[in-house]
Amino acid sequence: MRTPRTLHSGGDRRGEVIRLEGVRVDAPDRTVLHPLDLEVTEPFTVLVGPNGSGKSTLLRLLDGLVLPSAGRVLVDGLDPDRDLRALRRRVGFVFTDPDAQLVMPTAVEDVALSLRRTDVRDRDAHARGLLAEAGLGELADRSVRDVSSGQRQLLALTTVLATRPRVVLADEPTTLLDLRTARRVGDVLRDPPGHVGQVVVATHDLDLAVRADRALWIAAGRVHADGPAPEVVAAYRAWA
Ligand SMILES: Nc1ncnc2c1ncn2[C@@H]1O[C@H](COP(=O)(O)OP(=O)(O)OP(=O)(O)O)[C@@H](O)[C@H]1O
Repeated sequence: MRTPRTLHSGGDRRGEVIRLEGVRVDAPDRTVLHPLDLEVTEPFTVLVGPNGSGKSTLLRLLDGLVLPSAGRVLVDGLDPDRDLRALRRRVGFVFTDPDAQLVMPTAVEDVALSLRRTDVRDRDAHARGLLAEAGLGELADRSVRDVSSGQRQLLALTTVLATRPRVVLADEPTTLLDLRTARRVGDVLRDPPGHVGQVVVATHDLDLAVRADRALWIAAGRVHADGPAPEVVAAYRAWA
């Protein structure tokens, strides 16, 4: 399994699709993802499947966190292997553990930090507005360590959306969330801000998965089923 070594800009090429061409991912001892050709154009796609099937690996390929051992990945026209810096400006990744991306002392500072590459002038005021929209206004000046895990997860999602990504990738974004908060996170992923063209989520939360346009059922490093989310999720539920 390779990890990215260099960062350089790939200019301003632009596409509207996620494409995998003959992509394979090898770990030292085995193949984690078998050769895969895939094109994703739907606004909301989910990856479902058993533990260890390769969902996170597939998701991480789309952000250059994992590079293919063979084949090519294109996200919004950019190849993570060559255009990583440009890709990272277009793609936001929500990690399972919100603490991986919440680094500032307070919630509002975390969101303001995400705004540093935007043309927003009053980052503090704008960050407070985004927090209020996310229903987190009261947390603005609190330490992120003092809020619940569900609020942290919503906050992490808010910080990612604040960077105005075209593509949002989320790995188990509803883990540890109560039903109500999970639904709120699902609402945002289902109906994100207008600048987001595509959302791809790896999840075991089938209530979330069924809300997607398309689902890929990943099993042992291969796409076992691919189609409209309600059908694929129903088949996966019946199998599981
Ligand atoms: N860097 C790595 N080196 C070796 N093996 C790895 C590496 N990353 C992932 N794997 C293995 O690849 C397989 C797929 O892992 P992956 O995390 O993609 O699965 P997943 O479907 O997301 O699982 P889960 O639902 O448990 O999160 C697992 O068996 C995992 O142990």
